[in-house]
Amino acid sequence: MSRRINLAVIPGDGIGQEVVTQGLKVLRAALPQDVKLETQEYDFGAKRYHATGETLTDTDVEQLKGHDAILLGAIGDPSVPSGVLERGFLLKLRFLFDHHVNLRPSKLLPGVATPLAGQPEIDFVVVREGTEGPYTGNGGTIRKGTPHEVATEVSVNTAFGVERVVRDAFARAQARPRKKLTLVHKNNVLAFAGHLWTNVFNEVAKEFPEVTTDYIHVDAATIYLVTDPGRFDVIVTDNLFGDIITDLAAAVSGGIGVAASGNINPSGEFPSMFEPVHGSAPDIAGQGKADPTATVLSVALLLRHLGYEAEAARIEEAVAADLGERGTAPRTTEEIGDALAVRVAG
Ligand SMILES: NC(=O)C1=CN([C@@H]2O[C@H](COP(=O)(O)OP(=O)(O)OC[C@H]3O[C@@H](n4cnc5c(N)ncnc54)[C@H](O)[C@@H]3O)[C@@H](O)[C@H]2O)C=CC1
Ligand SMILES: CC(C)CC(=O)C(=O)O
Ligand SMILES: [Mg+2]
Repeated sequence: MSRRINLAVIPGDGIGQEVVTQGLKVLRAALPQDVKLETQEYDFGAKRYHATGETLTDTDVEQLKGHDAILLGAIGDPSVPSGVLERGFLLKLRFLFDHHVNLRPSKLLPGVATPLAGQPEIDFVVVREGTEGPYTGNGGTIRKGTPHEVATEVSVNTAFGVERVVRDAFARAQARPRKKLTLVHKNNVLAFAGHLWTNVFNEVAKEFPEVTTDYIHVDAATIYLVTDPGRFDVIVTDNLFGDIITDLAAAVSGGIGVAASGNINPSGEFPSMFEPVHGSAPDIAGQGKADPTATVLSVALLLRHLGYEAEAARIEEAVAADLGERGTAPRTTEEIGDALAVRVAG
C-alpha cells in the first residue's frame, strides 16, 4: 500500500468549497501519521470560467492525470448558462478518465430520519453507468429559437460499455451477503437500448449463478424505492436513470446531505473521482447550512479505493455515530465537520 496520497482537490462552485474543507479535515484526522497527504487545489468552476472562458483545458487534464485520486465538491452556478460547466468540466472529466462505474451506496443508518413510514431496512448500492447514455452530447437542434425547433439527445449504449458495467455490478452483488442484482431500465419503451442492456445482463448472469437477478422498469423502481426499498441490494442502470434514482435513494436514506459517490476507473489507468451526489446548492451556498457528511463519506470511498480500508471504516463509523446522536438542533457545516474529525481522531 502506498504511504503517500497525492490528491487533487476541486472545491468547485456553491457549497463545494464549504463541504470539501470539512472533507479534507476529516481525511487528515483519519490518516495515520506515516501517510503523507499531498493536496493540490484546482480552481475549476464558475469563477475561472468568468475569468478565462475555460472549463477544463488539455493542460488541466494532464495535471490531473498525475494524482492518485480526485476529491470534488460540486460544479454548476446560476451565473453560467446551464450545462456549460456540467458538460464542459464534469462530464468531460468523467468521460476522459473513463469513470464508467459510478458507485452510489445508500444505507439508512440507525436513528437517522427518513420520510418513509417506519424505519425500513435500506442498504443497497446503485452502479450507474458513467460514460454513455444520453449524457454523451450526441444530439442537436434545428430551426433553433423558432416555433418549429426540433431537438434530439441521443442515448449512446455500446455492448462494450454496457457489458463492463454490468459485469462490475454482478461482481459487487456476488461479494455482498444477499447477492442480488436488479437491472433498472425502460425496455418496454426504449426498445433498442433496453434490449441491449437486458440481453447483456442475462448473458453475464450465466457467469454468476449465485447472484439472484430481477428486472424493474425505472418508473416502477421509483415506487419501490419509496414503498419497499428493502428489496434492493445492488442496482445496475444507465447514466440518466442512475442520476435520477440516486437523488431519490438519497432522499429516503438520510437525505441528499449524506449521499456519497465515486466515479471509478476500475483499471486504475486514470485517477478516480469522489464527490457527494448533490450539486452546488446555490440556494444555501455561503450560509454554513450545507451538510458536509456526503463529502466525508465520499472521502471514505476514496480511502477504500486507495486501499485504506481501516481508515475508511473509521470514517463510516464516526458518521454513523454522529448521525445516530444528531438530534434536531441545527449545526453548521463546520460544526458537523469538527464533530466528525474529533470522532475519527479519537
Ligand atoms: N456533481 C455535481 O457537481 C452536480 C452539480 N449539479 C449542479 O448544481 C447546481 C444546483 O443543482 P440542483 O439541481 O439545485 O441540485 P442540488 O443537489 O445542488 O440541490 C438540490 C437541493 O438539495 C439541497 N442540498 C444539496 N446539497 C446539500 C447539502 N450538502 N446539505 C444540505 N442540503 C443540500 C439544496 O439546498 C437543494 O434544496 C446546478 O448547477 C447543477 O447542474 C447538480 C448535481 C450534481
Ligand atoms: C450535473 C450532472 C452532470 C451530474 C449529476 O447530476 C450527477 O452526477 O448526479
Ligand atoms: Mg445528479
